[in-house]
Amino acid sequence: MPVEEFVAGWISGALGLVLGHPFDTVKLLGFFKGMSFPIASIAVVNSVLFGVYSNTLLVLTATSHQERRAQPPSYTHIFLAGCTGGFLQAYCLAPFDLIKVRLQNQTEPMAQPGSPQPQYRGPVHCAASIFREEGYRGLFRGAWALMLRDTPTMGIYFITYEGLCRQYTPEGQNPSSATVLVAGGFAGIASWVAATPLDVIKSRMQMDGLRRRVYQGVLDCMVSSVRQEGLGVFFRGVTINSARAFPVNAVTFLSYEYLLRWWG
Ligand SMILES: CN(C)C(=N)NCCC[C@H](N)C(=O)O
Repeated sequence: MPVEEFVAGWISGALGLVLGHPFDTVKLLGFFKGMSFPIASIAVVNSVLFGVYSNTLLVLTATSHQERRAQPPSYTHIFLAGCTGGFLQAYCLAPFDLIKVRLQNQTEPMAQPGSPQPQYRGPVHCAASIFREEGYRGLFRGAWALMLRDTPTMGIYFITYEGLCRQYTPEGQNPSSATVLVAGGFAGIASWVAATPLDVIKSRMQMDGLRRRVYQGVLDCMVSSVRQEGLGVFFRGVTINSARAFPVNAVTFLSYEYLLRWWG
């Protein structure tokens, strides 16, 4: 199994993350200011996404990434490979994402003299507390919603990227840097627009059970959220997600493409 796509995915995920960090810091109200935890999670998850995507295409089409410009895979294969990458990335992402959401929703400041102790003192303490109080399965709370969010979404992500690259690149040639930046940026936006409804539900499922269980499952969470807040609930955060998605994914795809080109 070729591993360079995993390595390129790791590096490009980390670079995208550095660019998206100001947006994340705004979104997360300062609870998540350090870089080490996001790097550990997003870079690893991106490595799984791109590595599995490329290796699935290799299995489906018997072409390596070097051969794919001359023999482009069909959109069906791209979609299936993207969905496979999305499914497996969601599994790896689940515990990291749960910790992020729990820290993000903590109302007490992390460490201020004189203020009450927050429930979680940081990512490691949060993981240990969830494991102690909710067991191993507790670390995967909301994982189904995450898989439902990421499986089709990552198919859309790679289809958008490839579709735009092909549109603006002469046949058989590599896309230019400008094309990669624009196609990567729009792939990020398309994926986040598609992901936002289930992203909202996933976050609710991850918070559920902290004090008491409210939802019976993903469907119940969807139905009661719409009943209480209307359909608009599915679009919460879509603007900030999209604004962040363009630069993050433009840089992610640009670095991914160039790393693979340099490595031959
Ligand atoms: C859930 N969605 C929409 C995605 N994971 N989309 C792919 C983009 C990943 C990138 N690291 C980012 O954070 O935008």
